[in-house]
Amino acid sequence: MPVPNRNGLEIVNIDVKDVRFPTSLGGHGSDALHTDPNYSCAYVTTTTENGKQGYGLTFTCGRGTEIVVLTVRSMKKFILGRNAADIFSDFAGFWRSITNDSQMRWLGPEKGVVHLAVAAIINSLWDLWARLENKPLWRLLVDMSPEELVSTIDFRYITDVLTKEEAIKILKDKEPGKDSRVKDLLENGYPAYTTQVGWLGYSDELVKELCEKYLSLGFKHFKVKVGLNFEDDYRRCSLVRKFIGDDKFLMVDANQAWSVDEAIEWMKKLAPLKPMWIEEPTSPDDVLGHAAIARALEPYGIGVATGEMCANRVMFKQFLQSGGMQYCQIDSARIGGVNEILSVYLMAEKFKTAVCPHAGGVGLCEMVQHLQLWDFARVSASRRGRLLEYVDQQHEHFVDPCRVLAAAYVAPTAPGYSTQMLPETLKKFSYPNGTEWQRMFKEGIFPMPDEAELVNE
Ligand SMILES: C[C@H](O)[C@@H](O)[C@@H](O)[C@H](O)C(=O)O
Ligand SMILES: [Mg+2]
Repeated sequence: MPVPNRNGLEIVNIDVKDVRFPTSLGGHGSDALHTDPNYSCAYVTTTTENGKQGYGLTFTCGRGTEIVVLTVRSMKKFILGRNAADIFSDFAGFWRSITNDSQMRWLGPEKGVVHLAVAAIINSLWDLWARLENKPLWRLLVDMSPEELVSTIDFRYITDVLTKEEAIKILKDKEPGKDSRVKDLLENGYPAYTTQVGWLGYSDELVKELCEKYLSLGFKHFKVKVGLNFEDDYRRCSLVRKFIGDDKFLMVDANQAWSVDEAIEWMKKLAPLKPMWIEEPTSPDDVLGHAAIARALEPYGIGVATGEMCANRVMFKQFLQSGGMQYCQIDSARIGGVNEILSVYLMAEKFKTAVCPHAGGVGLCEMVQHLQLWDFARVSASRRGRLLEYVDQQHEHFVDPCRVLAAAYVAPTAPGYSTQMLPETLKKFSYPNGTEWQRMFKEGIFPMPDEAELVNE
């Protein structure tokens, strides 16, 4: 096990910040149900006795970030005083302990705000581990033996579909060719699609402009938001289809706007525009509803994509078992961080379902690239039908921002999980005391939050 020496690795501090960006001002990130998101995160810094640090985050849409921050604070007691090396040598056990505290689990279990807080903490620990090993996270994962890798996963609730032994076998079967796939990733990166052209709050003019921009950057896959008004959707999707031509790919995303029947009817009417997938057509919890939509749309060549709000590995298991997802969209900041996500990739491989991660938000592109590179090197060994979402926002706030060239993510090489934010960003955008927020309150651009929201340390 590549576990670092224990010396100096006692965890002495966990800091958590509420960081928000005023993206709602430009309609960036808007969709049918999240009409005014301010892209935000709960940002965790874990510090060891010898001064090493790991950074992690979970993505939120503005209001409510303070609740995630409070939840991280109330979980500190499970981690402070523990030695990071001990955590890494029994990572599954540690993960179980923070997701199953006998009192806090009543708030979930393994879903909602408690699981978002777990994701932020767990992501900071993986970043710390990768930094201690002096490797980007994807290389740390790739270099682990199958046994080491599965030792980080809690298999409870999924053994009916995937046992530890099966997971080891999947990883062992893909060992041949691993080195050449790593070389391939370093040379060619990983293909991306763009969501930037089609936020719901964008005018037709802006959509056209952005189609031109992303076509010229080499993109072949374009995602457009739908779900509020059919005539508007048809017009906007036709516009995009006309611009990109029939040889490129269109995806549509309803962000949970419809009931099951409505989703089927709406999508049948959009079918002439040849969308490749419909994303989040209905409630993210409706496994059988998604399966019904998938069956109804299969004859039209439209698959169902979902996962960005899938609560945990158990829900993913059922989506995969039921045929409710043809594109599995893990989210790096939602289910309980890297450990749980690894189990979803392994289940998806068993069901031969393509993982096309959700990204964008704050830091999601930075994180998810590591997971998808590991998948190519060690799990699916294929890029067929797989794409990484790319949203060109908030990257400038990271020390090691993701890089996309010719519509492909460039494999990160700096140690860690690419999660560290710039000190300048924290000064400006910490909520509500950051200098930019103070300016916006003063200028009346946003109202001052009330006392209850003032949770930054
Ligand atoms: C509120 C957010 O921008 C969502 O609209 C976004 O994550 C979206 O669903 C996506 O697939 O990128
Ligand atoms: Mg989406």
